[in-house]
Amino acid sequence: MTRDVRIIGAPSDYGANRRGVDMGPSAIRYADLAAGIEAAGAAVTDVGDLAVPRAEERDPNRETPATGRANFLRETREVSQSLADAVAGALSEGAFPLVLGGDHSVAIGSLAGSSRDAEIGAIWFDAHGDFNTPETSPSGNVHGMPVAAALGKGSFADLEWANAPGLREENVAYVGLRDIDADERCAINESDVTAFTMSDIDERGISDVVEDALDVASTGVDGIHVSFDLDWLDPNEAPGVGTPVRGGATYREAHWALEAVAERDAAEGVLRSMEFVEVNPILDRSNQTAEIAAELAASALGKRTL
Ligand SMILES: NC(=[NH2+])NCCC[C@H](N)C(=O)O
Ligand SMILES: [Mn+2]
Ligand SMILES: [Mn+2]
Repeated sequence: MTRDVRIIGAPSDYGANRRGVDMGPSAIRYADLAAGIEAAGAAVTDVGDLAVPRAEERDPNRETPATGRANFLRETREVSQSLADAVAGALSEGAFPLVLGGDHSVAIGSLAGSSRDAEIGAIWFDAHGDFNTPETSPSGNVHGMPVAAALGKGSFADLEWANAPGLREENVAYVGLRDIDADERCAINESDVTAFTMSDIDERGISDVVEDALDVASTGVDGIHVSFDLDWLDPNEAPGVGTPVRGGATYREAHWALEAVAERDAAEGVLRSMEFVEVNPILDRSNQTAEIAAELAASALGKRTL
């Protein structure tokens, strides 16, 4: 059966403090995303970009949670709710949601939508844990919080719109972490998520680590969400991101990882939704980071060399 991929742009930069990531969806489309997906044997419909609210005033502390700090929370809620509806809507119509960010706060909406009527797991390709809460975040930037938001950690427990109803900690697997804040580290270690760092990849190789992550994410669920932050890659290969961290995955490791996702999906039909986030064309060189995102999306959806 041909997969019907629905591209949903979520051009929000409210979760990051680097403007420009709102242009990510255009840059990834411009990098021949649709043609790559068709080459993978899928059909493509592009529904364009979601409307993103205008910030009424640049006062980042409005609508603060009861404790702690989360910048632009009202705007983030609006984007998250409309993205969750778009993702759930695609799934209910038999389409595969492919979300283009935007900063990583858009994952709050993707996860809520993907798990609205299903149990899901999540694989998180990222340099960062994105496990801060408004209470632990050193920056207040919500793109450092989407996993905690989805799991209802800290004061996110009171924000129903931010929670992913069908996602359990046991089915969250990180791949390639290398930059974690102090309180975030404690929270990850105390939780039931599974975290593979860059050191795990160095030691065991990308292939074993991704197979383990796929096992964790797919055990006992209806499907998995792949969340891909382009800063997982080394900044030499993917410079167009707001929070680059040295020592990331190589281009080949990234393709290998997403080809492994495609293979598992071909065997077990596990892939349910996916997103590529944090592409910032202003910080990029000749759209290189957006091109990698487009290529990786095609790999995950089954594009093969031979
Ligand atoms: N999706 C991202 N790029 N997240 C970066 C998060 C950086 C830092 N840990 C913070 O919470 O502010
Ligand atoms: Mn990151
Ligand atoms: Mn991230």
